[in-house]
Amino acid sequence: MSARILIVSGTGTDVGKTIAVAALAATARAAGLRVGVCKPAQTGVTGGERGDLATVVGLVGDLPTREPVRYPDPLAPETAALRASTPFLSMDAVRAAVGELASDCDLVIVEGAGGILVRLAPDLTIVDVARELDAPVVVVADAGLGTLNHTELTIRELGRAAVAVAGLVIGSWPVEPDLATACNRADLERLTGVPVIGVVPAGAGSRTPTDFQRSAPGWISAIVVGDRRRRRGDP
Ligand SMILES: Nc1ncnc2c1ncn2[C@@H]1O[C@H](COP(=O)(O)OP(=O)(O)OP(=O)(O)O)[C@@H](O)[C@H]1O
Ligand SMILES: C[C@H](N)[C@H](N)CCCCCC(=O)O
Ligand SMILES: [Mg+2]
Repeated sequence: MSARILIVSGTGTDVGKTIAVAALAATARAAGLRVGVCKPAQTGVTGGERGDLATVVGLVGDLPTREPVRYPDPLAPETAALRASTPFLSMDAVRAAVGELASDCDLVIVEGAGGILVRLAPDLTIVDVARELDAPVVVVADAGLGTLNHTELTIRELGRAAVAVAGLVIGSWPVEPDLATACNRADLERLTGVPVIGVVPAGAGSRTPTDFQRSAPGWISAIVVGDRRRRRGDP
């Protein structure tokens, strides 16, 4: 597998992971990279309903995707699987899905469910997936009051698990930041020692695809998606 793999997790659910995945994918595509996206376990949708991958494709345009399992209840995947009496996600299924995408892509982005310790299956978290795939984690964080604690806990646990962190992305930056939000921009980096490599503006998910794709490279550092041209120091 020669593709680069990026795991996108976060400090919890509803912090803007899916919109951050779309912004990362759009940034990578703007740099000329072929991108695939995997959502190993999608919960809260049934049959033909739109999951996170549909949101990403809606913003970024058609790209290869894989979703090994989905469960109807809007819960952690392990609990949702138990309630649906359907099989749990396995690491083999994640590896196969990512491998399929990697065969045709330069970058494969994998979105977890909720925060880093949420059970994708009884013995499987996104931390295990990152370790198994030897891939760094982008941590999406909330902008406002409370994020310092959640983000430090997340970064500490990733460090304890010896998983590399690619950077922090602030999932939804308000038009008018309050005092806590304004202070958090610098404090997140100072307290975690991890750079903020992306700041996604609030409302980004509601933009037109054209606007989203044009704007995303301004929100995300090109380095994190592996923009080879910029890595070589080209303008
Ligand atoms: N920057 C943003 N602009 C517009 N809407 C946003 C933004 N960030 C998040 N949202 C909205 O907030 C909600 C939660 O975001 P999102 O679905 O990305 O959460 P998540 O972190 O991916 O959670 P999950 O664990 O369910 O995957 C969604 O309704 C999404 O549309
Ligand atoms: C349904 C939701 N949108 C997510 N996909 C699942 C979030 C699980 C969070 C579990 C928890 O941390 O308490
Ligand atoms: Mg999501």
